[in-house]
Amino acid sequence: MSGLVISGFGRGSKELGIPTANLPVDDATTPWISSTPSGVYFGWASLNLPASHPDFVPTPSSSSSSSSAAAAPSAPAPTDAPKRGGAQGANGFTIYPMVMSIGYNPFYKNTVRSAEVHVLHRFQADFYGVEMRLLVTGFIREELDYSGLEALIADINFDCEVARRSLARDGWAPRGVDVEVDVPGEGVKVLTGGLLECGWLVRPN
Ligand SMILES: Cc1cc2nc3c(=O)[nH]c(=O)nc-3n(C[C@H](O)[C@H](O)[C@H](O)COP(=O)(O)O)c2cc1C
Ligand SMILES: Nc1ncnc2c1ncn2[C@@H]1O[C@H](COP(=O)(O)OP(=O)(O)O)[C@@H](O)[C@H]1O
Repeated sequence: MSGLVISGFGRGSKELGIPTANLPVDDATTPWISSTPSGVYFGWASLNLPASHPDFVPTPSSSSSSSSAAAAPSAPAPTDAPKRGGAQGANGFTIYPMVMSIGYNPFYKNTVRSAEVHVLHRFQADFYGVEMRLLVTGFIREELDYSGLEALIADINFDCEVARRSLARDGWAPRGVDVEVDVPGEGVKVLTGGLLECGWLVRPN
């Protein structure tokens, strides 16, 4: 899935510590989405942040000519790489672990389907309008209704743990590009032995 990040319902999820970047749910560009079960998923997100964004990571000149970081040999992380979450990609894209919800958010009783991504990285600024690509690798659970906001937040935080633990496993970690994941109980790990083909996340436009 890919698209430009749009505004959501402005429920202040940022204040709750769980901002979610929304992508347009459009049957023309994502025909699979109408038949995809609603629920919580995890995977990888890549962002094409502008150079003016404080989290922008310059692509090292050694890999700027590569059409696929997943096919390129691992390069050492540049010294100005983010301390956690982000990973050097290519062609302007940086790869992050993510957890997302697809559906109607039963707690809020939405009438339109949304696709919302919580990127597992602490950003210093918003990134509305930025191109985001997703590689959705696994399903965590169905969407639930809750008796209170705190229970929803607790479950989302647990989803984040599930995502971090799962994405740190070789079968789900990107091949050929080092990525950082803050694994619960283990701290920030640089994953180097990934097996997952992720070239799509950094393919030039
Ligand atoms: C990992 C994750 C799991 C979620 N699970 C649920 C859920 O089970 N039920 C629900 O109603 N909303 C769920 N949501 C959606 C939140 O309610 C949503 O992010 C919130 O409504 C803020 O929306 P907004 O950013 O569009 O304002 C989930 C969101 C994320 C990122
Ligand atoms: N870690 C993050 N994951 C997702 N979005 C983030 C993150 N950090 C900052 N943002 C920004 O916050 C926005 C979402 O904030 P939110 O309060 O959920 O508002 P909205 O209702 O407009 O989606 C995203 O579009 C993005 O620009």
